[in-house]
Amino acid sequence: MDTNQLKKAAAEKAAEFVEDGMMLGLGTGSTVFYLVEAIAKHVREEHLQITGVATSSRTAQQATSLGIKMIDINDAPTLDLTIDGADEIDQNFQGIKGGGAAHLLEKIVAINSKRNIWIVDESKLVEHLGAFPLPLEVIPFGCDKVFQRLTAENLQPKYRLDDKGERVRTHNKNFVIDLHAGTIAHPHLLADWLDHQTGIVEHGLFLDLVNTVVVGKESGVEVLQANR
Ligand SMILES: O=C[C@H](O)[C@H](O)[C@H](O)COP(=O)(O)O
Repeated sequence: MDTNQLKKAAAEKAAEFVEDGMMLGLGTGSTVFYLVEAIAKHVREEHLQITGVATSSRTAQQATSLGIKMIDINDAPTLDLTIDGADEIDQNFQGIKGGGAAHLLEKIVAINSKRNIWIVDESKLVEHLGAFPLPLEVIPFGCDKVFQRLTAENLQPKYRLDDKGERVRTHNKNFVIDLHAGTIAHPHLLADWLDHQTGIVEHGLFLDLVNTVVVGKESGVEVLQANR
C-alpha cells in the first residue's frame, strides 16, 4: 500500500471521533487533507453541526470550500478536539511537528484543545525523536544571531529554503530553521532551552500534548492511547 493510502486510512478513522456540536481544531498537512475531506463527508451525510478552527490558510480554504463552518480561534471557546498530523512520534507519545512550517499555529490550537489526536502513517513512529530535522520558527530580526547560538550548541541549524532557494516564510512571515542534530536524547531539556532563546518564536517539539494517535499501517489502522 502506498503511504498516501495509509494516511487516508488513518484520517478516515480519526474522523469517526468527531461528534455533533463539536468545536474542532484542524491541523495542517497531507494527512490532514484527507481528514478534512472525511469530516466534510460526515457533516454532509449525518448533518453534523460542527465548527472548525484552522492552523493554516491551506486548511481553512479546504474546509470552507467543503462546507465546514470555520471561525477565528479568538472567537472560539476551548476546543473539544484537535486532529493533526505529525512528522515523528516516539514511544512516549512525544512528537515533532512543523514539516509544513505550521507548528506555531498548530501548537496554539493544540494547547487550547481538551483533546488532541494525531494521524500518521506507520513510518512516522520512531524509537527516539530526531531523525526528522527539528523545525524552529524564528523572527527575521537578528535571526543570524540565533543561528550562531544554535551552531555554538552544536544543534546544526539550516535555514529552510523553497524551490527557488529563498528562505521559507511562515504564516507570520518568520523564517524556519531546521535543526539537523540527530537523535534527541532529552526532548524536555532541549524544549526548555529552546523556549528560553529570544528570537525563537516556537519549536516543533510537541511534548505531553497528544492523547490519541491513529496510525495507518499495512496491517490495518491502529488506535494508540497515550497515558494522559
Ligand atoms: O507544519 C506541518 C505540520 O506539523 C504537519 O502536521 C506535519 O508536518 C505532518 O504533515 P504530513 O501529514 O503532510 O506528513
